[in-house]
Amino acid sequence: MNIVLTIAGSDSGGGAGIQADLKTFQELNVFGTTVITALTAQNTLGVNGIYPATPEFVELQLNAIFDDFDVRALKTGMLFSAEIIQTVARNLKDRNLRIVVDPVMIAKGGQALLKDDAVQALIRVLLPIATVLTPNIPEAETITGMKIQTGEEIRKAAQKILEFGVECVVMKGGHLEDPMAVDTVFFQDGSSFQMKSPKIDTRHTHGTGCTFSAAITAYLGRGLSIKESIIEAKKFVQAAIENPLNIGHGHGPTNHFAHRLGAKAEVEIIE
Ligand SMILES: Nc1ncnc2c1ncn2[C@@H]1O[C@H](COP(=O)(O)OP(=O)(O)OP(=O)(O)O)[C@@H](O)[C@H]1O
Ligand SMILES: Cc1ncc(COP(=O)(O)O)c(N)n1
Repeated sequence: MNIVLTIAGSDSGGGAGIQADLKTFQELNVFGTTVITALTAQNTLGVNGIYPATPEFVELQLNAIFDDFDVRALKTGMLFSAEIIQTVARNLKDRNLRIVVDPVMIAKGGQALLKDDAVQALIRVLLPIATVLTPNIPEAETITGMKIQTGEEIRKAAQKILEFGVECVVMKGGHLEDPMAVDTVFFQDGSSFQMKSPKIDTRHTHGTGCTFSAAITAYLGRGLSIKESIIEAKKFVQAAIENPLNIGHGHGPTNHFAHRLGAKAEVEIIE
């Protein structure tokens, strides 16, 4: 059995964070383990409170996992503070792992899930060990300090992110004014490709980023290449968005079962 790990925050509402990651892992036939960085009191309407773990307890959880399991791939989600980021990075270094970093900063309802002073730590210690980074446009703007609106600006920002040391960056285009959800993927060797799918007009997008990065992790854990993992993950999240569950009164969760029930999402790949 392929074992994967998510290092992220708990979402009591079940649609994002650790809960979305475990559901995705289960659907994609990998064994999921967890390191919880923070509890959130959260539902589809918003985040009512955050209770972070101490960096020491984050380390204790990491040790519990690595002392016993042969983890192949992992993802990070909500990391909350510079201290937790440093603890995580220190414990991941020099291990033979494929690391997906979802640079979670702000919840859909607008609440901060990462402290402002933690961005520099993310850039300095986590990006150099990341296999895949999955920023949306606002996150990419915060990481690079650049304004991103056009395709050329996406390419320039991605170049700057690659210079921080990540192997591959997926610039998620959900925030751009475009009838399609277009993500552009850039690699260290200069190659790139685009993934295009219809943008679904729905408010049920809670946890899309978590689900996408968890699916990349699951496929990497199963031994697929980085490129294959990203493409298959895009299909998984598209199917999950296209078949919404009517849960909650705000930004509802995506449908992790859609894949199991045979939903097929068409994603156009442009080399
Ligand atoms: N409404 C949508 N329809 C189809 N795909 C979407 C939609 N919203 C997001 N996606 C896709 O879901 C994946 C995860 O994106 P994610 O939601 O993290 O990014 P985003 O939309 O740019 O930002 P945000 O996290 O604020 O929604 C990406 O592949 C993105 O293109
Ligand atoms: C614990 C936790 N982690 C991450 C998110 C981001 O969710 P989204 O994927 O919708 O941006 C969240 N709302 N809560």
